[in-house]
Amino acid sequence: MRVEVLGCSGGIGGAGFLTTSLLVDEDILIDCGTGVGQLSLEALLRIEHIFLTHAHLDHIAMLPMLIDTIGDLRSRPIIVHAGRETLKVLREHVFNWLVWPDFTVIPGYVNPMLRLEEIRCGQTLNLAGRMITPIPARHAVPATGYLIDSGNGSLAFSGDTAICEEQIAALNAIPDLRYLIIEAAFPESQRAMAEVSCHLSSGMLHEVLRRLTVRPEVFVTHLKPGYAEEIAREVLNYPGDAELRLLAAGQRFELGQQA
Ligand SMILES: Nc1ncnc2c1ncn2[C@@H]1O[C@@H]2COP(=O)(O)O[C@H]2[C@H]1O
Repeated sequence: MRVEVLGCSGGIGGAGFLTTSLLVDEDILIDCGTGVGQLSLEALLRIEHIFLTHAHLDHIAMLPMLIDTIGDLRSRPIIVHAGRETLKVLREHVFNWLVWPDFTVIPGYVNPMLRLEEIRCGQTLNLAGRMITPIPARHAVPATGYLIDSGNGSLAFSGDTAICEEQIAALNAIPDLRYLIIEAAFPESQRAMAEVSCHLSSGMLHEVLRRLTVRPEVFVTHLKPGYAEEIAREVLNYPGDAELRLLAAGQRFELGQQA
């Protein structure tokens, strides 16, 4: 089982700044930000499942165009898995015939191009041995992170989150957690913005790490482009015993195969 980073920036600003998406093997996406636009048509055609952390645009931007591009070239629906509130936003504000056609009823109700399926925190979906579980997060809109587990190695993704007691508890309950991708959207100079928009500042990320009793390799994501250097300087200066690295598009994580 492999996880590849397609995009991990907190915004845009040139080729290196692609927004959030992780590709699991060849057929599963976690979030659908602008990083998905890098995939070839052939690669897009292999996508079967998309798990969303929340409905903010930087995490769903490519979803409408992905469905339109490949929907009629496939024989079965692409399945989007997300929390109830996120699916409601998609139905009411994206696939509403105004912003985009409602592909959940195209070409018809029986075998549409897009299916929306609710998934709840703690509920594991086992896709041929690839286990995907939403974990709690606290953001400006309803949101989750995800745990991705092969049975032989696991990766947790915080999603967009402020300090979230339930997420810290969930991470501490995964004793063999190998990798943690966690956000730090703002530097300390923008702590007030981090608080109002429910993100982590670099100092808040350090606080979360200090409270972890597990010891995964830590990769920092979702840096806002205008502050990327400031955030990087601060997060990498972590005084604790975890080793932090910045996440980069193109990076791959191997999680092994199901035992
Ligand atoms: N009051 C606000 N609440 C939430 N987000 C805000 C606010 N003001 C500005 N923003 C920005 O809007 C962005 C929406 O996406 P993000 O959550 O990644 O980051 C958010 C902030 O950068």
